[in-house]
Amino acid sequence: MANRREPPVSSDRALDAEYIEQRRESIEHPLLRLFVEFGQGSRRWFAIGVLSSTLARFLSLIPPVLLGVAIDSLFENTKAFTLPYVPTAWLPETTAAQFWFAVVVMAVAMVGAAVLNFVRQSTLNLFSHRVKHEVRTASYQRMQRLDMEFFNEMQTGELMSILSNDTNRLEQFLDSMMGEAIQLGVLILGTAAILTAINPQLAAVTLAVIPVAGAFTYWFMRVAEERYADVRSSVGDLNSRLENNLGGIEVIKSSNTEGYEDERVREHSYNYFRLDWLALRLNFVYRPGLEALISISFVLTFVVGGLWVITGTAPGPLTGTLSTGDLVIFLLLTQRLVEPLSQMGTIVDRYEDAKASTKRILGLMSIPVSIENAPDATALDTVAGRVEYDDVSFGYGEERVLHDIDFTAEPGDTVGLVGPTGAGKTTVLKLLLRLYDVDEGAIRVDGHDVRDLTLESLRGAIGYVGQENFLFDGTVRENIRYGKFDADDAAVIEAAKRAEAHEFIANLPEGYDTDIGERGVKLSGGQRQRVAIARTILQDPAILIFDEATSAVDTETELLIQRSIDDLAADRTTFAIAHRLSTVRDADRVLVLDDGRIAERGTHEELIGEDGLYANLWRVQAGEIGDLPEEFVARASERVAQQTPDSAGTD
Ligand SMILES: Nc1ncnc2c1ncn2[C@@H]1O[C@H](COP(=O)(O)OP(=O)(O)OP(=O)(O)O)[C@@H](O)[C@H]1O
Repeated sequence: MANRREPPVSSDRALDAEYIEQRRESIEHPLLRLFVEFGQGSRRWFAIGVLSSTLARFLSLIPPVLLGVAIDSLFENTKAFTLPYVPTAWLPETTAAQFWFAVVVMAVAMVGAAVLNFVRQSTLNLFSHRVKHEVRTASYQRMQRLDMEFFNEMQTGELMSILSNDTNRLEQFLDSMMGEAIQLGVLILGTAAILTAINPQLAAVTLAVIPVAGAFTYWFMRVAEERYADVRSSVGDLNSRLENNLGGIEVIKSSNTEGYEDERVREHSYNYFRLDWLALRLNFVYRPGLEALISISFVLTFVVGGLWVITGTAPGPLTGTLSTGDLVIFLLLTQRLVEPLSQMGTIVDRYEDAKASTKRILGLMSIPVSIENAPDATALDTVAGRVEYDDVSFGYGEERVLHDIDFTAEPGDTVGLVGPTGAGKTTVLKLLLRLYDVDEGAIRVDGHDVRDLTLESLRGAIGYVGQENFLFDGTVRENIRYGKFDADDAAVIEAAKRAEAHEFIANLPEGYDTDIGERGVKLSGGQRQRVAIARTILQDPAILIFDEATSAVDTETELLIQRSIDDLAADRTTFAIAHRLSTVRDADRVLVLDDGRIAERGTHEELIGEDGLYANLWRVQAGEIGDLPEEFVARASERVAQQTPDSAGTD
């Protein structure tokens, strides 16, 4: 399943919401593709299910036919004992034998249908659950490998809705409704064949309604398809809203915005309700309409057939004779169409639902990945840690964020990246991790372009500690071991000690086995940070990135963390992004970024000597605000003004 990845497509096209929608809409024959791509391993279950479904329906048609035949040939004795499509030579000759033959065949047909229905249900359920499992794991696998650009664009709630609700909807269709659909098809064809064999003229009257029902259903499907697609999107929107709000519950409470959020959720929920109602309303017309059509067919058959039997002559243009038994078969079989045909609404409903869901799933899976292993990618074995930026330029969208970034870090060097907010520091290092690809220039690790390396070996060589590190729900031990699952307990404790985390972990109620809650909420910011550092220490990467790793903690914790960072950085290539310039004071080199360019470079002392941007930033932090040049203050307020719309925007 992992190989079901499309070839890389050059990302000239921005991965925005419109593009994602287009991918979804371009999916043709979604359910067929679902079968071909995900049903392969379970084909035999599907085949058994279809076969038993067909046979069960076929068997269920036998008792009404036998009843009609028995009325005419055994009870009324007006006709010979014959069955449609069965050679007379196969049937018994005496009345008693014919009677017992009818009894036994009826009983066998009924029991047989029950057994086959059991087989049908279990096999189709097995098939649908397997497909659901395959689809869910494959779509997750695929989604996880999509470019960061995609995750910037898509809301988590929307993705959750695809991975969870949409796959569940498939199952609903595949296990019950698909079986029903097959049975309905067999029922209509079987009934039509039997009725036509008994009396083709009356059959024409009874079955005249089928094409009308077909046209009606076609109309319903066309209109319903659009409406269901809208319903699915609105569920995604609602989920995204809820997901966002639950994630930001602290902000909502502290900003007193419960009322505002109530209103926003109400709006999304109302939109979902409205679209769902629109789709449902269609059902209110369709289902009773279909039932009315079948009732008309039943009444018409009863009127025409009844008059035919009572008067003994064919009404209107019809010719020939009709026996009571034949009329009973007609009425029983027509009556039997009512229930399954009224199910047609639900079948089409679920079918449209499943189609919309499959489009969303396959649409997600068809999004091209541009950041993946090149066909001839090489793996970095032993990493010295030489990192070279060769005239790198990059933009997230149209607009350039980095221009001509050019520097080299020798193995073991510590490089500090400083500069005003939004200058591009984090972006520089995201490119090293190949979360995005450069637009121009190249980044090389030990002389290899990062695009020629396997992603596993590149990212395995780099340890990243950010400002807010994500911890998984689980124990402290599991979180430290994350990514190096074979590390033994002694190694975990050693890493925690080096990260200055052992002491606080030992004081937790259950030590290393303490559950830290979702996202590590049961730990303080500084504790989370130290667990993340311990995790990086355990991974033992040759290259380290600290992205403002100490900015969210108090001074004492900062001291502890800084000590462990210094220890870790001693013999590795290290990049440290810092707002607090004292953190990078001892760096081998400091790069000062301004507006996506390297404005200054050198050691702390050299940069202070230059008396440029760095020296001014240093003065700000030293509290020497009065000594700042006017143009620096003017630039700073300009930059802050530029940042405001971004930072103030919610979503
Ligand atoms: N995912 C993204 N999509 C689009 N634009 C982005 C994205 N991430 C960052 N940017 C933009 O790129 C520019 C550089 O951002 P970056 O995070 O690299 O700056 P920074 O120097 O690390 O800032 P800070 O010190 O505030 O963390 C900013 O203008 C920012 O708005």
